[in-house]
Amino acid sequence: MLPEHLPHYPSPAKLNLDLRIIGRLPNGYHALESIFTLIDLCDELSIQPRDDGQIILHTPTQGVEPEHDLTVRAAKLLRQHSGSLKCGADIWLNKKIPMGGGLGGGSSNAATVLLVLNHLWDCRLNQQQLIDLGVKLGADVPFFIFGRTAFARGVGEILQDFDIPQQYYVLLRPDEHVATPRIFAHPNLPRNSPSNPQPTWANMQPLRNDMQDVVLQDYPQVQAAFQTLAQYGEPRMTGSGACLFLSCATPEQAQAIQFRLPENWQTWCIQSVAQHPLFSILSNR
Ligand SMILES: C[C@@](CO)(OP(=O)(O)O)[C@H](O)COP(=O)(O)OP(=O)(O)OC[C@H]1O[C@@H](n2ccc(N)nc2=O)[C@H](O)[C@@H]1O
Ligand SMILES: Nc1ncnc2c1ncn2[C@@H]1O[C@H](COP(=O)(O)OP(=O)(O)O)[C@@H](O)[C@H]1O
Repeated sequence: MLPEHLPHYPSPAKLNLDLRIIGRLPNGYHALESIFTLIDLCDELSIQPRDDGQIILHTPTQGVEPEHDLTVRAAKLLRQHSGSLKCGADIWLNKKIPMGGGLGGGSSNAATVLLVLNHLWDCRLNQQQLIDLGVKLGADVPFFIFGRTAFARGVGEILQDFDIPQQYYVLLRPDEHVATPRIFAHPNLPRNSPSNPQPTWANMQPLRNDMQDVVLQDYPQVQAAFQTLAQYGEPRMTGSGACLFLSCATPEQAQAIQFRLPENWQTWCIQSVAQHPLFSILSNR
């Protein structure tokens, strides 16, 4: 699907290991505090610079108009800051991360495009400048540019390093699409969790997701998947859902649980990844 002669750049998914809503911002958005980690479920992109200013996505994503695709929008946004309208790109995307499941795939694709084209077009924007651009595309984009396990504040753009134990997860995709705006607008959504000024893995226990209860109430398929996973531990939802995950101490334990899950759900055994796999690829070029 991607051209074999070009590099294949990774674009990993994320989990929100914890997500709390601590209030509202002046613009009406919700102020969040969230532990984000990268996982080893990745999309892949090939990106080749062109010198005629055109940005062409050769692999349209099903259900997304090419001009709305976050890969194209990210490239166009960076082009405005490149100082040259000649900057163009051919882009190929191999999607493996389910869309709209709270795994941040589209945001990750945007971040990979920003990081790679910053390099290929020699734009020389630093990490903070890329984060400031990225948040214009979506609240999860800054985390993927930060590229390490993080504690996020604001809408997700204020990031600090955060230590977590290495963990393995069973990830399950319920057969339902949860609309993020609907959950943020839900009358029963809790919006007053206390802020944690000095978060640590120990003082965040028990981990939770403030969006989870309203999703479980309103989406029976997510509730059914949750009950099934709950036979094996304490599942949680990532982001605004619908994907659910269960922490496991070892990969063998994750595989044993995955083996027992009904086949009507798409499931994965995954692990958290300490650093964005793109960083070592770009630093070697
Ligand atoms: C919930 C999170 C957690 O990582 O992830 P996902 O479930 O999308 O992966 C994010 O905060 C998702 O942020 P983002 O991806 O920008 O959300 P969008 O779908 O663009 O937002 C849709 C709508 O939700 C509301 N919204 C969004 C983010 C926020 N912090 N407060 C809000 O009130 C706004 O009304 C916005 O117009
Ligand atoms: N390259 C892309 N990959 C995935 N989704 C995209 C992309 N470009 C635009 N989108 C849109 O962004 C929405 C959110 O996608 P995604 O980031 O995968 O999920 P989530 O926000 O739930 O974590 C999709 O439903 C889709 O309409």
